[in-house]
Amino acid sequence: MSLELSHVRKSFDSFQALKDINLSVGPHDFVCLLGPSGCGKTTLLRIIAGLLQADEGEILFAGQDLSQMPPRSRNFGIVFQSYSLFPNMTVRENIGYGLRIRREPADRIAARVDELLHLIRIPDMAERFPWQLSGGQQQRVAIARALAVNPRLILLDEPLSALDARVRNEMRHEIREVQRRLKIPTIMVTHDQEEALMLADTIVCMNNGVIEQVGSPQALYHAPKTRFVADFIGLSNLLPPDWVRPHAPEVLEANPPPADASDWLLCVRPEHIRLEADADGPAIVRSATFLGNLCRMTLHWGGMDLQVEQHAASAYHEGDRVRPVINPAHGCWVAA
Ligand SMILES: Nc1ncnc2c1ncn2[C@@H]1O[C@H](COP(=O)(O)OP(=O)(O)OP(=O)(O)O)[C@@H](O)[C@H]1O
Repeated sequence: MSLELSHVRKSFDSFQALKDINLSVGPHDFVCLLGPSGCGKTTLLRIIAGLLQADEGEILFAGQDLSQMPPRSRNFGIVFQSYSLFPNMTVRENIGYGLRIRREPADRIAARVDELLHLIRIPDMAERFPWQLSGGQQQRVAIARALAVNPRLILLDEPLSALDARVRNEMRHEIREVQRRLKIPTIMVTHDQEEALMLADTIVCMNNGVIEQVGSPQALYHAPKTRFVADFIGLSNLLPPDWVRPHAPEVLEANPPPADASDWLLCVRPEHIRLEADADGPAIVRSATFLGNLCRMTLHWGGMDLQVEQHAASAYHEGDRVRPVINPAHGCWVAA
């Protein structure tokens, strides 16, 4: 079952939070809505959930128009940033809640809850209350509660942002594994690019109420189409053609800019610049940061500061003169 959004718009008074959103989510897709704070991610998720009404546009799920369908009839599972568990109910009661209000028989509810407790790896905690659980465990319960009713679509609004880095990382793997196993289409809001790169089949990169680019994590990293995407996902060096021409002519030759060069910048990732030791080299290492296996250096070259990453073993030090070589195979042009 797939979700199709066309020409969705939403304003709050005179502020346009979503400008013209077109998006399709395939039947097994894990989609991340990624973008900075205020770009409209949560607004879009709430419209899909039915918690907020779009001003214009069409939303179809499995070919059916959702505009007049109340949230409960949509049968979507929703997990918010704050765990929002019912504090006076045990884990078992929380997970079974949706099934109880649908008047499922008690033995079916018990069996389904047990199954989900195993799926989310907290089989022994059924009789605890939310306050007796860690943040990560509470969020597992919230996910199980959303899954209990066999949702047709899962909507996750920054579900991991309240957790510490270690638990967050562990839960990313688990969410991905559960989604792969259940094959339920999933849309997750995040402002964390690492999370989106790790989890998503498709990243929807948003900025100021518009979708800048939709694509696989690899496509967004290796072939960003706009300056915003190149900047927001990973580190990038954005080089004007007038700078590239004298400093790296071979790159221009291999990869000429599209028609009107003045509107474009060459995006070069830090790992695609190699440094050679050269006392007469045109660049100087301004700073070097040790990152374990990698060393990240800031290079001053031709009046610009560039980010370069190399294996720590072949790194240089602050003050070293070097000759940088941009790999001509890897640059891509982005709209300035
Ligand atoms: N009910 C509302 N009334 C007025 N403005 C709103 C309302 N809800 C959201 N906005 C505005 O719409 C814009 C988009 O908000 P939204 O919550 O969708 O952003 P977001 O991308 O999810 O950001 P964050 O990552 O901070 O949650 C923001 O500028 C916000 O201030």
